[in-house]
Amino acid sequence: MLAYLRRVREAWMDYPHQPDEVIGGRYKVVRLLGIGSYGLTYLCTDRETGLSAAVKQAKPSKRARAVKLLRREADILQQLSHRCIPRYIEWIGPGRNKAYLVSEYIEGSTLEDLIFGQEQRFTETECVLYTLELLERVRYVHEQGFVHMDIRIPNVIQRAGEPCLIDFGLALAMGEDPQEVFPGSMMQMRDPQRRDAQMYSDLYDIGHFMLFMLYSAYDPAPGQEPSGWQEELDLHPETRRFLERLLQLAPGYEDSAAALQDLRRLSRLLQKEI
Ligand SMILES: Nc1ncnc2c1ncn2[C@@H]1O[C@H](COP(=O)(O)OP(=O)(O)OP(=O)(O)O)[C@@H](O)[C@H]1O
Repeated sequence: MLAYLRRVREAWMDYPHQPDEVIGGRYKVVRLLGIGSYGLTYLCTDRETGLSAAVKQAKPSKRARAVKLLRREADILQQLSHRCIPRYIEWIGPGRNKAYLVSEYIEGSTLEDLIFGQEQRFTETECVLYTLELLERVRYVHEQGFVHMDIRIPNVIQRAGEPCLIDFGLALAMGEDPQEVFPGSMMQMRDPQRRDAQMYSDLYDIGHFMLFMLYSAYDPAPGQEPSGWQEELDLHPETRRFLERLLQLAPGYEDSAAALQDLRRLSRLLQKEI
């Protein structure tokens, strides 16, 4: 009974802003984009500039903890400046249960939409070239001293053919202890290979990101039993080796610069063989 009442109360507290409501006297809500564990994100129109903005609200039912996590995300975004990472615009609040992070809205489709919604197929070479661009963004983040910690197909938006990296909600300063920053429940689901705020965590995630792209073109023969990616995907030996290193099935890369260098070499090799 108590659990039920708590859920009803949370749903009431977290009732989203409706279209046409104005946040912070400036951002007019167009629609709700999504509800995460600690925030609600809206597509808004900036009434001063007429441009679109992504406005993330700390979930009111999660109180100070949600505000603290959103503030961290804002602080990290503020230190990044890259045309394929949402530009920090401003912080609003906190008022009573109200805090918002305003950032650039990246117009496009997530890789998840492209693969599962629009059924786009990627060849091995396309996957390698795309990952190369993504890894360049990730290298930039690492150079600024941060680890993204959540590189997944819903967090990469394709804008004008280029991958943009969004959602820095789990990002950490390199070497920071995630257990000290995030509630245990947020960390439980993570593989041991991606729990540390070190470059190899992001590289491991990029390995999985590539597998999603590569499997988009995979058609199993009728009745074929599932086996691992190494048997199922017909890859150039150098691509396979690269993936094994990202996924820590072979000695990993020292850092993202080394992985990037190897991926550049691989992309030249594959393009030559086309
Ligand atoms: N800057 C942005 N530009 C475009 N779309 C965005 C931007 N930020 C978030 N979104 C979209 O808003 C939705 C919600 O994103 P958000 O990252 O806030 O939460 P989530 O991913 O649903 O949850 P969690 O953060 O708990 O993983 C997603 O569909 C995401 O693609």
